[in-house]
Amino acid sequence: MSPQPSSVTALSAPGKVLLTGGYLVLDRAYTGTVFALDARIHVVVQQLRRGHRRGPSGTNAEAQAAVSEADTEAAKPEGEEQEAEHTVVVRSPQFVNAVWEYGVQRCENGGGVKVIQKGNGPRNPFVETSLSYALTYISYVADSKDFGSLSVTILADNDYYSETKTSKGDAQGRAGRFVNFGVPLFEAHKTGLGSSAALVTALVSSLVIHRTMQADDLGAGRDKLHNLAQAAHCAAQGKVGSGFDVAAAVYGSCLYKRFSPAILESVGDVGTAGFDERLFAIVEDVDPKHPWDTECVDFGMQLPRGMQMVLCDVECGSQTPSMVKKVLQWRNENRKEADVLWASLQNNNERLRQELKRLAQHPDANADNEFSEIATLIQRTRHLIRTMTRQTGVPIEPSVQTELLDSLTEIDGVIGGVVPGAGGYDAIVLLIRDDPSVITRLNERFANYQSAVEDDFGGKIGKVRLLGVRHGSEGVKNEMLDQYAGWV
Ligand SMILES: Nc1ncnc2c1ncn2[C@@H]1O[C@H](COP(=O)(O)OP(=O)(O)O)[C@@H](O)[C@H]1O
Ligand SMILES: C[C@@](O)(CCOP(=O)(O)OP(=O)(O)O)CC(=O)O
Repeated sequence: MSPQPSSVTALSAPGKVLLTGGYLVLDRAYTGTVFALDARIHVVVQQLRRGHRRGPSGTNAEAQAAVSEADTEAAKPEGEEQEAEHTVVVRSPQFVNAVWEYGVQRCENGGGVKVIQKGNGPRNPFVETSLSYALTYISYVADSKDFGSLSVTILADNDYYSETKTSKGDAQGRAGRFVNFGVPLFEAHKTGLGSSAALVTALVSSLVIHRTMQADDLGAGRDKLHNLAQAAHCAAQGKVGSGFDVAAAVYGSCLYKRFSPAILESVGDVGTAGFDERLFAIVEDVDPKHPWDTECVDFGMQLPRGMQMVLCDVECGSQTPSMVKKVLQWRNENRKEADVLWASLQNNNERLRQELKRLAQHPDANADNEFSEIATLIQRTRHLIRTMTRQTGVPIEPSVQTELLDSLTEIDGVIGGVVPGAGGYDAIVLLIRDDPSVITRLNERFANYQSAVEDDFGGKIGKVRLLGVRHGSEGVKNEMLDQYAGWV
């Protein structure tokens, strides 16, 4: 079945939560357990009438007009097409003024395809890099510079950003799962679900599927899309993270072992000679010196029956890169101590994962529905994380979060929880009994929750609230177009 006509391609990718393995997963000797969420970022790519526009930048209204004239692949004679400038207009219509318009430039000496932003508006490195990387790969494999002009729409599920006044009620009265946040993107507070990894994955995947594959090829093409998304995400971030967020966006929930950083070190910048060949070798995994070695085990894994995962926003936010730098510096300077701690964490995290897997595979093994072994293992992981916090001097589980997690763990039906990923003052994750009464009790606790401790790092948490997001398990997937009515 082909879910949509080929002139329009729509895909979505999920956000993530790294339940265990923060910092450890940066090193291939260790692993991370990552769960995909049901909060997804959607990308809709529409082919514009070929040769529609030429010359300098147009307005959003023009872009909209162009979208409504979308497609008709054979609309212009070839001669005219040659002269036309190809443009890509990217819109994120849930946010104010979120339109990025690019000219498409083919670089000399195999430098690839570069998109150049028009106008002086704020840049969006994740969008820009994804476009350049995807178009470079597409033009290399299709041996063509004939993209036509494209209109791209990004739509994100609500839970990626904290509520705004406008998002509570959709001012424009558009129905459906997406809301209008009513603020510029840079003013929206992220909740830390991995919007950039989901965005990059959905964007490069939709472009590649749109131009070089059929929607049905998604399964077979997944590894290539993973390699391309990792390369684009790293380039846009300006650093090599472990890539667990991109892996979850592509494959869904899994036990993740990172790729060797050397794989992406030699790609260079778009525009430099030979970039297209180097990127092709990375995406297609044909560089004998640097084969891809990412491991995503048990991908698509589910939670045990009777268990659910919830996230609680604490209206704050941490600076992951500086925390990573400090933890790694401490590890380098205290290798012996760090190795002992890392090994204990890895061991306990692995036991936790195995127990989750055992219960998922043998639902009858948890007849009393208590999940007591899981509760004990979570407490042990937290104990070790607090040791890491003390030893590194980095607020991975700072005391305001300890207080919150302890208070919530007392509630009947809460199995346990952690500050996921890098930790800090981001949303926390809880494993709970899958029962609406547990949600009611949590909401009652939040209604008058007030932190009473002085934080060991001077941090604060704001109003605590339950996010609507739940475990999702599935990676990048094709989408039907009808859900975008009123937005695209
Ligand atoms: N809905 C969106 N539309 C366009 N760009 C987005 C959207 N959501 C996120 N982004 C891009 O991703 C960036 C946030 O990425 P990052 O700081 O890595 O946060 P996260 O932890 O959510 O991935 C934004 O600055 C923006 O460039
Ligand atoms: C420290 C880490 O191992 C985990 C960070 O996990 P988060 O989920 O906190 O990440 P951000 O979305 O970037 O905030 C770094 C990594 O693995 O890249």
